[in-house]
Amino acid sequence: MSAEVEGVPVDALKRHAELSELVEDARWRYYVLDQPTVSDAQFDGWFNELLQLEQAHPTLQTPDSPTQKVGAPAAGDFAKVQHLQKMESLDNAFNDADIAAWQTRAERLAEGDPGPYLCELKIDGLAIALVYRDGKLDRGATRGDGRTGDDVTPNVRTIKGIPHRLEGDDVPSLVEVRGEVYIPVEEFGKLNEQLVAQGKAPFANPRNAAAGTLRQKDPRITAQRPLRMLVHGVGVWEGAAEPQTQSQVYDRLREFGLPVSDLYRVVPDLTGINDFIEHYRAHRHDPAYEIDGVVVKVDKIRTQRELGSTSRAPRWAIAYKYPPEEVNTKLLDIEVGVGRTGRVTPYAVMEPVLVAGSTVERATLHNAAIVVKKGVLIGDTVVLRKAGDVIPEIVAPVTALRDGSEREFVMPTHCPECGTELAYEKEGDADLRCPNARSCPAQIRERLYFAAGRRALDIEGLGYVAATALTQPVEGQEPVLRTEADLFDLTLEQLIPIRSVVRDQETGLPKIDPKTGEPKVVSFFSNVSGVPSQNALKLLAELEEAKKVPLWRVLVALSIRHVGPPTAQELAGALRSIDAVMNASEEELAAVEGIGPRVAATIREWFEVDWHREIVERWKAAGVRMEDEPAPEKGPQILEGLTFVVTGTLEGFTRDSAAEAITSRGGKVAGSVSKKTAFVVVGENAGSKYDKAVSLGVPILNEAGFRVLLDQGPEAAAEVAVKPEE
Ligand SMILES: NC(=O)c1ccc[n+]([C@@H]2O[C@H](COP(=O)([O-])OP(=O)(O)OC[C@H]3O[C@@H](n4cnc5c(N)ncnc54)[C@H](O)[C@@H]3O)[C@@H](O)[C@H]2O)c1
Ligand SMILES: [Zn+2]
Repeated sequence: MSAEVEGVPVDALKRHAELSELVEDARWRYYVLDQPTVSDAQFDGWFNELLQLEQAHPTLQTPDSPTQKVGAPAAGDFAKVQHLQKMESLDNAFNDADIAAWQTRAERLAEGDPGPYLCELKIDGLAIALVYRDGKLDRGATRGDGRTGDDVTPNVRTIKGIPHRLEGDDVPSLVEVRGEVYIPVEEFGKLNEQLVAQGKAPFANPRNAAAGTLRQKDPRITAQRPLRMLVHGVGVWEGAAEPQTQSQVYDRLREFGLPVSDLYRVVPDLTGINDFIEHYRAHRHDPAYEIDGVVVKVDKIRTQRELGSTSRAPRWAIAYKYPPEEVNTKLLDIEVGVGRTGRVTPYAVMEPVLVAGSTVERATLHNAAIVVKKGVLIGDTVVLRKAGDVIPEIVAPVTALRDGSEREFVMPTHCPECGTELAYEKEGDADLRCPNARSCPAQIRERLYFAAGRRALDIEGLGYVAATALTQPVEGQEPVLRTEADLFDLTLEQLIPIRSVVRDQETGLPKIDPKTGEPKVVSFFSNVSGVPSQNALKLLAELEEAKKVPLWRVLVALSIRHVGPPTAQELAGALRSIDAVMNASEEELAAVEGIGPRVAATIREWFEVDWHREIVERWKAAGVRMEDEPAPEKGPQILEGLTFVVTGTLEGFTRDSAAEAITSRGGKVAGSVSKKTAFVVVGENAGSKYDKAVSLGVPILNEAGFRVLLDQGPEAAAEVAVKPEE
C-alpha cells in the first residue's frame, strides 16, 4: 500500500501540488504578463487533471486551490478597482456528454426544464467590465481575480464601438456591462509584423495581443491598435426595468448603443444546443474574431438566479470548447526546398506535434521576408496553428522562453540542390529561384513528378519516390534522367541498380530515419537480390500506356508555365498536334480561345529553348503520340451560349469527359459558379460550389439530370433540375 496523508495517497498530493504550481504560474504569465509560455490545450489539460484529482480526493479542494479561483490577481502599474459584482469564469464542456450532464444538473437544481437556452460564440478575447453611471461611461476594468481588476478606463475610452454615453429610453442609473475585448484576426498578423519590425516581441495569438494592448500604460498606443468589443452580459443593473431573459438583455444593450453580436440563437432544448455547436464547428473561422467555443446560457434570468454560481463559475452557463488549433513546439531548424519552377521556399522543421488530428513536423515559411516578419529564430519554441484543413502555419515565437542559444535564419545564396546562385526572376519578386531549370536535380524531380500526375500523363508508378530515384540516386550513381527527355527510353537494366534517398513530397527535403538519424535510402526498383520489383515493371508498363494519351495531357506534362489542363485542352482542340503548337506564331496562339497574349508569348518562348525542343523530339521518337484525331464531326450544338459548372464526383463521367460532353455540344465549362451559370452539375461530395449555386439560385442537376441535358437539351433539363429557393 502506498503512503497516505489524511486518506490521500502521497502521489496524488504531490501531483496536486505540482499541478497547482504549473497552473498558477501559467495564469500569471497569461493574465498578468500577457506572454503565455504554454498552449491553451496544455493549460486546459493541467486544469482538468486538477479537477479530477479533487473529485477523487475532495479534501484537496481547499479554498486556495486554483480550481476555486478566477483568473489571476491584478498586478502591475494600474490602479485597482473593486468590481460591483463578482466577475466569474465558465465551466468547460468538451463533448456532447458534458453538455448533457450540465443540462441534467441544471434541470435537477431548477426542479424543472431550465430551457430555453441562449447559444452564442465564445470569443477568444479578454473579459472586461464597463460601469455606466447615469448613462455615462464611468470606468472600465479587467477581470483580474474576479473581485479586483485593473482600471483601464483611459484605454477603454479609445476602443472603437464603445459608447461614452448610452442612448435610448429607460437607461439604468447604474449598470455594469460585461464583454470581451478582442483584436480581429486579420489585424493581428499586421500588428505582429509591426512589432517585429520595431524589434519588439510579437504576441502568441490575437487574445494575448488584445490583452497586451488593453493593458498599455499609454492610451495613445492603445488608440492606434484595432481593439474591438462585444458585450455578453451584465452585472449590477439599477434604476430601470429589469429584462426577463438573456436575449432581452441583449436587446436592451443594443438599444443603448452597445456592441452586441448577432451570432446568437435561442433554442428550446439539447438538440438545438448541439445543432448550434455543430454549425459553428464547421463555421469556426467565419467570424472576424477568433472563437474557441460556444457559450450556452439559460435564457430566463429568474432561472439563472435560482441556479446561482459555484466559487468560480455560474451554474446557469457552460462553455463548450472546440479542439485546440494551436500548440507549442520547438523550431529545430529552417531548411529550404526547391520547387518545380525553381522557387526556393524555407520550411520550418519542428519537433513533431499532434494538432487538429494530425502530426505536424514541417510548415512552410513561404520566403525569407516572411521569416523575418514572423520574428522566429531557430531554436525558438513557436506557436503552431492548424485550422481544419488549412495548411499548418507558424504564428509567432514564444519569446519569453528564449535562452540566448537561438540563432537567426540565413537564406542561402546558392541552390541547396545544384549550387547555382539564386536570383529573383524579376525585380520586386518575393521569391528567390534557382535559375538552373535544365539540370537542377530538384527541379527535374518536381517536373517529372508533376508530369506523371493525374491531370497529365497519369503514370501511377511514377510517384514521388520513383521521381526521386530517377533523378537523384545516392552518391556515386549517375542519374538515369538528366532531363525529362529520356523518360520514355528507360530500360529495366537502368532501373534495377538505383538507390536513392526518400524525400518528403511536400517540401522535397530528405526524410530522416529516426533509428539511425540518417536519411532513409531505398532501392525502389529492385529487391535485395537485385530482382526487379513490381515498381519497376509497373512503371515501364505504364510508360507504354502513357504514349497514347491525348495531346493536351502531353502539353500539361511539359510544365510550360500557365499551361494547365484547361489551357492545354484549348490548345490541343484548336491545333491538334504538337508540331502545330510548336510552329504556331504568337498571333496564332493568341487566337486560340482562352489564350491571351501573355500566355501565347510564354508558350512561344518555351518552344524556343533547345533542351525543351529536345524533350519533345525525344518523346516523339520514343513513340509518344503527339497528335489528336481530326476534330470530330460537330453534333448539334444544343448547349451553345450556355455556361456550366461541374462539381463533385459523377459515376459515369470523369471531370474531363463531362467537360468534353458539354463542349462538344457547344457549351462552356467554368470553374466557379456565378449568376450567369446555366446549370451546376453536382456529383457525390460536392463542396462549396454547391452551396454557391444554392445561394445564387442557380438550377442544380444531378447525374441523371445531366444525362437529360446532354440528350435532350437545356429545356428538358430545366424540368428535372432542382431550383433552389423557389
Ligand atoms: N496558455 C496559458 O498559459 C493559459 C493560462 C491561463 C488560462 N488560459 C486559457 O484561458 C482559459 C481559462 O480562462 P477563463 O477563466 O477566462 O475562462 P474561459 O476563457 O474558459 O471562460 C470564461 C470567460 O469566457 C469569456 N467569454 C467569451 N465569450 C463569452 C460569451 N459569449 N459569454 C460569456 N463569457 C464569454 C468571458 O470573458 C469569461 O470570463 C483556459 O481554458 C485557457 O484556455 C491559458
Ligand atoms: Zn538548383
